[in-house]
Amino acid sequence: MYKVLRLANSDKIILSFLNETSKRNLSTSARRDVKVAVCGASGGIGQPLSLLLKQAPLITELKLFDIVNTPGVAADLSHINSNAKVKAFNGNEQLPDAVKGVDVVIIPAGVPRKPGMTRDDLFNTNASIVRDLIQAVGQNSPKALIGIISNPVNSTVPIAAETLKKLNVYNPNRLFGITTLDIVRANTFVAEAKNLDATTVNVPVIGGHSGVTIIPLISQTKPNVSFSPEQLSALTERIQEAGTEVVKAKAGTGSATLSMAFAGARFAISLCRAIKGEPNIVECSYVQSDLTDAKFFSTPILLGKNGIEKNLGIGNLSSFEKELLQKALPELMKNIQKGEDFINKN
Ligand SMILES: NC(=O)c1ccc[n+]([C@@H]2O[C@H](COP(=O)([O-])OP(=O)(O)OC[C@H]3O[C@@H](n4cnc5c(N)ncnc54)[C@H](O)[C@@H]3O)[C@@H](O)[C@H]2O)c1
Ligand SMILES: O=C(O)C[C@H](O)C(=O)O
Repeated sequence: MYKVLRLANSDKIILSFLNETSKRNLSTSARRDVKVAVCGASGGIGQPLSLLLKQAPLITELKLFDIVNTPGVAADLSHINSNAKVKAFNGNEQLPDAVKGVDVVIIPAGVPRKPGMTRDDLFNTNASIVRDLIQAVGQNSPKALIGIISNPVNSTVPIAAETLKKLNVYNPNRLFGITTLDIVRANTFVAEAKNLDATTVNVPVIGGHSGVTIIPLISQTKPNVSFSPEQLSALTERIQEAGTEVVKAKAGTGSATLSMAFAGARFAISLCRAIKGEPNIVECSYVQSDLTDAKFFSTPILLGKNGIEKNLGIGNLSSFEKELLQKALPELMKNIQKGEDFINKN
C-alpha cells in the first residue's frame, strides 16, 4: 500500500492503483458519493473510458450521455459487479438530466481526425458540440469539475470558459483540458529509450495539446535521465507527433481511443480522489493561467476538493525547452483567440 500511495502521480497499472487508493478513501472519507458523467460515452474513447471508470471503486454513479447508443453501452457495463450505478441518457433532450447533480463531467464528444488533418481542422464540427454540452453543464451542474478531451483542446477549453462566463458560472479552478495522454506517451517513450519501468517514469508535459504546442520537459523527468541533443530532438518530436502516428496507423478509422481512455480515466479518477480529500494529487492539465502570454497553458496542477488547489508552475527549463516554449506560444495564443471568438463573435 505504501508503495502505491508514493507512486500516486505516476501511471501505475490503473486497476490495482485505483482499487487500492479507492478502498482507502472509502474507509477514511466522510463523503461517500462521487458521481461522474461522460458526454460522448458511446464513442471510440467514451466506451473504454466508461469501462475504466466503472471499475474505479470510488465512483458511485456513472451517467453515460451520447446522442446515440447509450442504452446498449449502459446495459452492457451495468452487468459488471463494481460499485458504480450506471445510467443511460440518450439524445439531447436527456442531456440536462445526464449532467444534473454530478461532481465530475468528462467530455470526449466530437469527431476525430483522419490522416492529413490537423486537430484544428476539427474546430468547425467540435466547437459547437462542446459549447452546447458546456451550456448544459453550466445550467444544471455549475459546480461540477469539467475535463475536456474533445479536440482541438487548445480551443475547446477557451470555448468552454467563454460559454460558462456567459452564464455567470465560470470558475477557472473547475475547468480542465485533458492533456494526460501527452504525459502517458512521454513516460512510455522515455522508459523505452532508457529501459526503465514505464509505470515509474514521470515526464511533465506543458503548453497545449497539438504539435509544437506540446512541450515535454525531459529535463524534469523523474527519475533523472539524460539524452544527446539529437536524441532529445527526436524524442521531443515523437511526443509532439504521437497523435498523428496513431492517426496514420489507424488509416482513416480514427485517432487514439484506447490510450486516451487510459489517460482520461487516470485524470478523471485523480479529480475524484482530490474531491474525496486525498492529498498530493498532481496532474498536468491545460487550465486558465497567467504564467505565460497564453491565457490557457498546461502545467502540473495540485488538485483539491474544489479543482485547482495550486498551479505548480513551469519550473526551470533547459535552453532547448525555452526554445520550444517560444515556438509554442504564438500558435497556442492563436488557437485560444479562435476559441474565444467563436463564442463572442457568434
Ligand atoms: N485530448 C486528447 O488527448 C485526445 C485524444 C484522442 C482523441 N481526442 C478527441 O476526442 C474526440 C472523440 O474521439 P473518438 O475517437 O472517441 O471519436 P468517436 O467518433 O469514436 O466518438 C465520438 C462520440 O461523440 C458523440 N457525439 C457527437 N456529438 C455529440 C453531442 N452533441 N453530444 C454528445 N455526444 C456526441 C458521437 O455520437 C460519438 O459516440 C475527438 O475530437 C478526438 O480528436 C482527444
Ligand atoms: O491526434 C489526435 O487527433 C487525437 C489526440 O489529440 C491524440 O493526441 O492522440
